Amino acid sequence: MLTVGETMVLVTPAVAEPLESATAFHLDPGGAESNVACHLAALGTSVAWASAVGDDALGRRLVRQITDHGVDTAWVRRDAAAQTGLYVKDPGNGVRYYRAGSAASRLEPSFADDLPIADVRLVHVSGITPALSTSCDALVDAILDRAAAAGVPVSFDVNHRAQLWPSTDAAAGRLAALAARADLVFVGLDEAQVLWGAKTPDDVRRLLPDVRELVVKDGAVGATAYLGDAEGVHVPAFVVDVVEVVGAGDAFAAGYLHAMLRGAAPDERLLAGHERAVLTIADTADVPRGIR
Ligand SMILES: O=C(O)C(=O)C[C@H](O)[C@H](O)CO
Repeated sequence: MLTVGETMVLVTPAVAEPLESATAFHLDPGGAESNVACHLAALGTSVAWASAVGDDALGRRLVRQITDHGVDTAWVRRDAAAQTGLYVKDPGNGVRYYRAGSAASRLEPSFADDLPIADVRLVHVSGITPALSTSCDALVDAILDRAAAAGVPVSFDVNHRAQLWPSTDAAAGRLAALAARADLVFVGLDEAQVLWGAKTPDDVRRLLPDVRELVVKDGAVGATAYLGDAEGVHVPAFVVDVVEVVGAGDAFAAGYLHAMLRGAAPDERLLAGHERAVLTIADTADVPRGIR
C-alpha cells in the first residue's frame, strides 16, 4: 500500500492537561496519512508513506520515528528551502497548526510521477492534502489520474479540516468531487453534516451513490459500511474511556483497510477498524508510542 500526505511534528503535553500549564512534552509524528501507514505496518501490511519534510532536525526525527514503526519512507523528499510543519495539541482546547509554507505544502503534481503507484494494491489519500496549497490540490488529482491509469484502487478519507479551507462551501464542493473519484471513502457523519447537510449514514450514501465502498463513522455510536448496492452494515463502537480522540479516524481506516485487503467481510472490516481506533483513543499521541 501507499499513503501520501503531510506529516508534522506533533507537540503534546506528556499528560492530558492544558498546554498553558503543562510541564513536559512529547514530540511525535502527526499526519493523517502517515498515521494510517503506522497502524497498517503494525498490523503487518506492507506500506510506504510519501511526502516532503524540511531538511532539518525535526524532519529527520519524524521520518526516523515513522520508519521505526515499520513504514517504508523511501519516497519522502527533503526540501532544503522549507521547514517541517508543526502542530500542537492543547488537551481540552483542540489543536493548533504551524504549517503554512511547510515542505509538504510545496509538493507539486509532478511528485506523483516519482511514486510507485502502479506497484501497490491500494493508494490512500485524504481531504487534508487538497487544502494545503494549490499545488497540493493538483497533486491529489495527479495521484488519482495515475492510479486510474494503472487500475489501482484509491481510498479517500474526507478528513475535513475547517481551519485549512477558505470556506465550508469550498471544502464541500472539492471534497465531494474527490470522494466521487475514489473507490473507497471514509467519512465522519459529523463532517458529512457540516459539509453536505447529511443527518444519517443513509443520507451520506444518497449523496455519494457511485462510490463502490463507503464507510460512514459516527463516533461513539459506531460505523456503517455500504458496499455496492447492498444495504448498509452497521457495527457499534466499543465503549471505552476516552483520553483523546485525534488520530482515531486514521487508526480506524488502517484496521478497516488491513481487513479489507485480506478479503474480510464488511462487518469484520468495521470491527477491525473499531479495534484499532480504541488504541488511539486511550492515548494522547496520534499513533500510540510503541504500538506494534
Ligand atoms: O490535521 C492534520 O492535518 C493532520 O494530519 C494532523 C492529525 O494527525 C490528523 O488530523 C489526525 O487525523
